[in-house]
Amino acid sequence: MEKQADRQRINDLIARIEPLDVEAMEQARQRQENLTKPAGSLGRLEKLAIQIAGIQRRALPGIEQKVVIVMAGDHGVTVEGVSAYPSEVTPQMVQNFLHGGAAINALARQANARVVIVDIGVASELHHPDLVSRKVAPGTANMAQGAAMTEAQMLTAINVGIDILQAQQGVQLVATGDMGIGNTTASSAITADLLQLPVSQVTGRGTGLNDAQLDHKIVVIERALAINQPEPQNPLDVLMKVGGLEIAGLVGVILAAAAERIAVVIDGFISGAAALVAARLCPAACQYLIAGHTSVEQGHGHILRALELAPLLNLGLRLGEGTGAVLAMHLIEGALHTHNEMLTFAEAGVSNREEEEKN
Ligand SMILES: Cc1cc2ncn([C@H]3O[C@H](COP(=O)(O)O)[C@@H](O)[C@H]3O)c2cc1C
Ligand SMILES: O=C(O)c1cccnc1
Repeated sequence: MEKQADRQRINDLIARIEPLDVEAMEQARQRQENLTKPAGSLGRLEKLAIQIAGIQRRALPGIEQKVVIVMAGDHGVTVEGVSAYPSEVTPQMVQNFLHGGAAINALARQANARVVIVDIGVASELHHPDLVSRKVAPGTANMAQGAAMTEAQMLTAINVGIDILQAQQGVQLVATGDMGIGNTTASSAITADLLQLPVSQVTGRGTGLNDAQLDHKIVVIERALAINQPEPQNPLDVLMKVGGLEIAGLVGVILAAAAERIAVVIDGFISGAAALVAARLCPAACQYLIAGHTSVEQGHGHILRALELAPLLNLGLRLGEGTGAVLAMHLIEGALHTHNEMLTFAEAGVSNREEEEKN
């Protein structure tokens, strides 16, 4: 019964996701043409301003508050030896986030973004006043032996993501972040199945596997796909069988943000896998996405191409936590500052380009 209610809530949310507002985008485009710069000279920044105008349904969009939502969960598949680090690192890094000592804390402080840490599926008990405790299960099951999640767990985890996004009042830009040892394995499995690509093409070294360990990781993922047979046409089946609790949570965050007309800047491979699932559930949700960066993980490039998203940064990052997304927030804000604050040719008394002869 609860399962049906969870499924219904996701369906209702998806039904609310609308395409971007073309009128606001046209007004923003015209404004860009009249600002004191050669036409088109702000490149991607112009496109970002126009996209966010369409998201916010206004010619002069704004970002007052930003948040990075870091979903943390453990992965049963780590017993197969698919990560260079032990699973204990997941709760240890959650504590580190809560003490403000991780890369995401430093970058979020610089970007003036709030950090929200969610325990959606860490295997051990965690308590902290600032931790959002929404544990769906103490980690996933080992996908190399059967489904990572039950259908109920997967649906609940998506709904947790929806709850967390909807609890963020007054936010106009959301970054997605992840923490979960083993989650590049889940992300590769999702990507291989949904994009129907060989596992070897979408699998990388994660936290730093050597050649032999990478080969083993590929074999484990191939076994997980062979045992579970996730249906490529059914994104929720794929998510349930070879996904992760934090990935499901991020699917909920992305869908809920699109429904609330909030721009989402996605991070690396794990966020990308969540975006791919969300886009397969609701293609219109893609219009609300901005790709913060391109990860070293080779599967990420395949996702970005499939979603037709051009990454803002290429810094050789392979960390997750939302780091690349929060770094990209500076550029997104730059796009809105120029769009909103520059004067037009008429306002500044600057001569515009000569009109071309009409023939
Ligand atoms: C200290 C530390 C901090 C991290 N912060 C993010 N990740 C990243 O690495 C993990 C994914 O890689 P794999 O699939 O190889 O385990 C995830 O936890 C991800 O968030 C970290 C990993 C470590 C070790
Ligand atoms: O792309 C990412 O987000 C990533 C890559 C490697 C390890 N953790 C995260």
